[in-house]
Amino acid sequence: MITFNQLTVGYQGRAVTPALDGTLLTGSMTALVGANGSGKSTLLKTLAGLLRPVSGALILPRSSVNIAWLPQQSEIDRTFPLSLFDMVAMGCWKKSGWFGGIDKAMRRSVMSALDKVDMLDFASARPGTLSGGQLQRVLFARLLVQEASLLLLDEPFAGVDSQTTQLLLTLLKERHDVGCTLVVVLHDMATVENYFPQRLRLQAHRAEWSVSDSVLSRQHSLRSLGA
Ligand SMILES: Nc1ncnc2c1ncn2[C@@H]1O[C@H](COP(=O)(O)OP(=O)(O)OP(=O)(O)O)[C@@H](O)[C@H]1O
Repeated sequence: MITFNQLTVGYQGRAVTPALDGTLLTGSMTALVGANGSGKSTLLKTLAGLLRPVSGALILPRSSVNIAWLPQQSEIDRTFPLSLFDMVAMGCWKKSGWFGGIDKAMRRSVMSALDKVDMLDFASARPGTLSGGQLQRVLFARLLVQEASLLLLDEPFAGVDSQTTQLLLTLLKERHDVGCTLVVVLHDMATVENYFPQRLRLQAHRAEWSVSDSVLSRQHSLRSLGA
C-alpha cells in the first residue's frame, strides 16, 4: 500500500498540486487524470523517487522499491546510440548491475519482451529509426523486463494507434493480474472507464478519488457468471 499523507508535489519548494490524502492499494490499477498542468507527471515523478515531496509524506512499502517508470515520449532520447535490444536490456540492470553483462536468461527475457510487443524483427535497429508507436512498444518491452511491482506510466498511449493501444493495455492487464500496482496518466476517458477500476483526478484546489462503475459492474457480472 502506498499512502499519501497531506502530500504536495512540485518544484523548488513550490507545490503544483493540492494536498493529497489517500492510498494506492497493492495490486490496484489507477488512472491519474486531470487537465494539462494539473501536476500528473510531477506526482508520477515523485512516486518514482525522482522528485522529493514539497510537503507532507509519501509512504511506500519496502516491497515497492522495485519501480518501473515509463516517461512521456517527449522525454526519451531518440539519439540513444545502441540497438533496441540494448535499450530493452537496460531494464535488466537491477539484476545485472550497471557494468555486468547480461546472461542467457536475461537475453531470453529481452527477446521474449520484444516478441510480446511485436518488435522482435527490430532488435538490432536504432531508436531514431522508429515511429512513435513502435518506440512506445519497445519502451513497454523495457518496462516488462524490469519485473517491477510498481509500474508508473505517463501517457503511454499518446500517439499510439488503436491496435497497439489494445496490445499495450492487454500487457498492462497481465501485470495487474499478477498483482502489480499500476498508476497510469491518461487523457482518454473511454480507456479510463473501460480498463481502470480506480481513478485519481487532480484539480487546481482538490483531488478526487473514485472507482469506475463500468469496470466494477463488469467484474461483478463475471463473478456472477462464475468466471
Ligand atoms: N521542471 C519543472 N520546473 C518547474 N515547474 C515545472 C517543471 N515541470 C513542470 N512544471 C510545472 O508544474 C506544473 C505541473 O506540470 P505537470 O507536467 O506535472 O502537469 P501534467 O498534469 O502532467 O500536464 P500534461 O497533461 O500537460 O502533461 C505545470 O504548471 C508546469 O509548468
